[in-house]
Amino acid sequence: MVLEAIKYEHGSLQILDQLRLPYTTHYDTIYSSTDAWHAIRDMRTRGAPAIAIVAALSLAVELTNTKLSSISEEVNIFIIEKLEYLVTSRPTAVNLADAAKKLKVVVGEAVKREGMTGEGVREAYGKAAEQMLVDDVADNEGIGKHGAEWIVRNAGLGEEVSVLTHCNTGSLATAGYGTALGVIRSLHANKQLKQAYCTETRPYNQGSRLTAFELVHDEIPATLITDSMAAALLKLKGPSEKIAAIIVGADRVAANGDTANKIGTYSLAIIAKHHGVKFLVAAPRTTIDLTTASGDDIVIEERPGREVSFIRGPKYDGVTLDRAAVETIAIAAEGIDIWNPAFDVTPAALIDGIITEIGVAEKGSDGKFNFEKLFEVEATDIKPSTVGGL
Ligand SMILES: CSC[C@H]1O[C@H](OP(=O)(O)O)[C@H](O)[C@@H]1O
Repeated sequence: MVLEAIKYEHGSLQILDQLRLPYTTHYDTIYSSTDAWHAIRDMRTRGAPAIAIVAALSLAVELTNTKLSSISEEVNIFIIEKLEYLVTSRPTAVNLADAAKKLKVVVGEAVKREGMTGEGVREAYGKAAEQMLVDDVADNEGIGKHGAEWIVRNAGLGEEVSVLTHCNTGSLATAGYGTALGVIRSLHANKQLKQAYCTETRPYNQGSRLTAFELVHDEIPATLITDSMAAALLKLKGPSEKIAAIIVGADRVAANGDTANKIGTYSLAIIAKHHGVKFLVAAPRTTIDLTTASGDDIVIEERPGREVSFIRGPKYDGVTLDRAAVETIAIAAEGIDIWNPAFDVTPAALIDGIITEIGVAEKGSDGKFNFEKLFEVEATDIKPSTVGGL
């Protein structure tokens, strides 16, 4: 079975409800942008690239099932308003805002064409939204290729390495294959992976519920650790396990390389630096936001405290799981105040490379990332896997 977080056909969109994974596979049908907004906010679908794609496709479905004006400008205005609404579902990940901006340009250009009708604008939007699904998988395969090559070449640990990853950045966070988890898939496919370590990623447990699910599904050698074990893992098992890198995804990479990602990423970057292990961010260029100067300018989403103080799962009697009996239990003292930022920001100084679909961006001799060149070329133009000095 191929892991599909997003199932789309013209006029029909289904998302894999990730709050029920790994114990239950259930697809929610998305009929409108409102359905998508709530699915994204609830985190039934999550992951920066997947959020953008589900949002875009939800509007394509809504437009197909809505009686639209024949006047192109009126459809254009309808689309713009819906995209601006969808962007409010989660503020930190830039992919959604980036997709909305690009889709607005597509429909804006369509409206200007001679004799364009409302239906023509809808078709132009739908075609562009559907292309995002295809492009994302191709991007992730490029990320996997370049990331695997870079790690083996730069880690100095020979042809077989281990890596640690955080949160979920696989097929469940994208249209398929994954970003950081895509690098792990490529290492495994190349027979260059000794062991993949994944953190549980409190409080939503994207690691223990989703990444572990993907790694087991793909039969990739993997070990789950709690977030608090990461430093001990590198200290006690780093050399013997040939842990070459910590690879994470990203929700927004600022123009200077500061990176917003799942809470706990910053701690891992500090641990990597202390132990001389490479720290890599894997993200398509759509996650790099040149309009945000630095991490100080990134809005960090704060989520309800109940996501820390309660946990859900199937009932376990000590022998078997009762998947039909999902229970919620409290795991914190009543009345305690809770701080629950969904992301943190890792300074560029702690990042050794940003793995994109066209190559690995590294800091130049000035110690700074320069991403401008990343956007001057297309994937086919770059042959070497390192575009250092960008
Ligand atoms: C493919 S990178 C996905 C990125 O999104 C995750 O956040 P969330 O699960 O809250 O959507 C996490 O930060 C991942 O790195």
